[in-house]
Amino acid sequence: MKRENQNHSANEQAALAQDEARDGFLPRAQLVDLLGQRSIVLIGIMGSGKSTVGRRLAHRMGLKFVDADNAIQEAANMTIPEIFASHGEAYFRSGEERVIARLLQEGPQVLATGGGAYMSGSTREAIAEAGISIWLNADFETVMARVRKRTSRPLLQTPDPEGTMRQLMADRYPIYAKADVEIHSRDVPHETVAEDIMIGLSQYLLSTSASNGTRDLEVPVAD
Ligand SMILES: Nc1ncnc2c1ncn2[C@@H]1O[C@H](COP(=O)(O)OP(=O)(O)O)[C@@H](O)[C@H]1O
Ligand SMILES: O=C(O)C1=C[C@@H](OP(=O)(O)O)[C@@H](O)[C@H](O)C1
Ligand SMILES: [Mg+2]
Repeated sequence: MKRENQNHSANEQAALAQDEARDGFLPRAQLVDLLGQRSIVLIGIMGSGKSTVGRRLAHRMGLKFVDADNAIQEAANMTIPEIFASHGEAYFRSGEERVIARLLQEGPQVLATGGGAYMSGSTREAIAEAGISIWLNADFETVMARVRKRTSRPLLQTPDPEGTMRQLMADRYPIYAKADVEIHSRDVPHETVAEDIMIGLSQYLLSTSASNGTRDLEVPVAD
């Protein structure tokens, strides 16, 4: 018995495209087509590059870019340090959940979240429904070097920012690991990390669209 129908060749095509995507990434138009209305949602620890790499990724893909932290600041008409100082972290988190749920209705786009956003179960569900989650996985030394001098991240304004960062990483990395795609954020140009994301996204989109498209269609035919 052999399997030979229209779908079989679609399967083969998907496999071929998947091989190509292993070395590079799909043409922009095909990536955007497979993405549909979904958002590319960047998650990861402070300093992993969500905001700056996200902006470049959006530019490369011809998509709009939205930073959830900026949207929260606009909605509150306050900076993030001001929100933490006058209302506390719990207030910030509930605003963050609402703003991200709203922004997710506006895909396709690249959406950079703040480092704590993915810790919320309801935000993870909303992202899974309307987006593809990309974890920018960065190591301790890399992110510390990037965030050390900045005062814009209230969670790191502690007597021991390094210890705080280590604890946040220990708490959060097992949750970040639930993301659809994991990309190593390292000290290479932002553009290179944006390309790595396009490679990871290509592989993810091909593997998920191949399995979705073939499940019901592949029928064995007799010789
Ligand atoms: N690949 C990279 N190479 C060098 N510096 C980077 C890279 N990615 C991010 N940075 C720098 O690290 C800092 C934090 O990046 P940002 O995008 O704001 O991170 P996040 O939004 O994840 O907190 C910025 O100064 C940014 O330019
Ligand atoms: O990790 C966190 O909990 C936070 C990360 C920040 O965003 P970035 O990850 O973009 O720095 C910002 O949302 C806020 O300061 C809280
Ligand atoms: Mg950011």
